Amino acid sequence: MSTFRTLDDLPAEQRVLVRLDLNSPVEDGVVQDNRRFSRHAETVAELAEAGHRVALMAHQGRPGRDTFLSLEQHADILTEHAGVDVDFVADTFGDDALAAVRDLDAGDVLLLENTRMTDDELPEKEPEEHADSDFVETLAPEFDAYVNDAYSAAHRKHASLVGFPLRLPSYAGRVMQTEYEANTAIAEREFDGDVTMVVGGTKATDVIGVMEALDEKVDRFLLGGVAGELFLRAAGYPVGEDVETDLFDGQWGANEETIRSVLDERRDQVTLATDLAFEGADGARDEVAVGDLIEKTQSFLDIGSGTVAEYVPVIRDSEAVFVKGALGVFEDERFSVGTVGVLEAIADTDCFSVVGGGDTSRAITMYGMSEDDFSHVSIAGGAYIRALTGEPLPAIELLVSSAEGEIAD
Ligand SMILES: Nc1ncnc2c1ncn2[C@@H]1O[C@H](COP(=O)(O)OP(=O)(O)O)[C@@H](O)[C@H]1O
Ligand SMILES: O=C(OP(=O)(O)O)[C@H](O)COP(=O)(O)O
Repeated sequence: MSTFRTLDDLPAEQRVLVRLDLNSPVEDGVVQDNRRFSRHAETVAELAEAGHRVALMAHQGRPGRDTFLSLEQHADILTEHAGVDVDFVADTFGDDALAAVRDLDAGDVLLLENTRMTDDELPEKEPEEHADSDFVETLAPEFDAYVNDAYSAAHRKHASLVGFPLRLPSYAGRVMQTEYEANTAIAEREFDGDVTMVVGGTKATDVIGVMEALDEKVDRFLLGGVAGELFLRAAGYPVGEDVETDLFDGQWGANEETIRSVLDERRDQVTLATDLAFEGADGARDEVAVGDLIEKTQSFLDIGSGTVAEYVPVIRDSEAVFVKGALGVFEDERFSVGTVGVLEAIADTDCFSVVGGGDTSRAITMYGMSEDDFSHVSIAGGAYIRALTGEPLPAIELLVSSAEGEIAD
């Protein structure tokens, strides 16, 4: 396995520049607390308690969107989680930022303004070009080391992620380290027993990518969600109706041929739902066996309880289970049966387990499960998919190069 340096390798009393991913949901201008804060708080607290001088970089939203905000609120939320004061300066690398950085004492923590507020950050460029930007050239000399903890942004080639490793000795933070180890386990690790992958969610291309990339590592794919219905359609069942949604026909039109061939080539490895749930006339959950469906007239919002009963023993007999995507609209309790049933089955076993994929991990908190019952709950969306499908994560490649002494030290 490729390796990078971690906080265990960081010399004492450093001036450290740390990249976090605090990109969060925003409601009416208010940043919503979420796992990214509690996870990164551990890295921040460890660095502060070790007596380093800590400056943090992070981003929020994209320019032009409602979620594109200052990081002032993030500093307060992070302070609550880290148990150390996180000061904030509304500047990325100008005079105010430099003055605040130079003012840091041992154990102090400072959050710089949203990296995406400097024009140097966002263009997807090669690390060498980013390393020559004013942003990187101005900030780097103020520090002894760079720590990248932003695993969930590691697929982006932005200045704060790929520019600094060319200028400073670089280390992985605790979030980067644990996410990397867990999410690459399926590709890197030999499991003695069966490996099961639960795939669902709304994005057909993610599911196709995962099934194509991992069919030699995974013994059984259990399908659900929108993606599961598209595979059921390929198997000849009249499902995947867009009622007030745009999830099915568009994705079917764009991916029909691939879905059919992925299913044909892996028919023995793939388990499809045998029943599905929908909203009945009285508003209550109702279920139907897919074999009883005659025409495509209604939308389904969850796998059925018969399917859950088939999936649970497969999970129980597995050595490792990976989850990508929800099996139904779990945000509505009536349609949480599939996602919660599968997650509870995983929590009840001793198998190695990783749960990830955009929203899916939210179901764990929403339905009172404990994160401790899973080996790893990922806070990454796009980066998790790339790790599963073996696509490169440029920011991690640079941490490895830095550790191998190929670049700045
Ligand atoms: N049958 C379905 N119809 C509509 N939405 C669904 C269905 N099944 C799952 N979902 C939605 O998929 C979302 C979960 O997607 P997620 O796990 O983040 O994967 P993805 O990244 O593919 O969206 C949930 O918010 C859930 O409501
Ligand atoms: O939240 C993020 O990615 P994710 O939505 O794939 O989890 C990262 O912060 C990357 O953000 P971006 O997709 O605006 O570059």
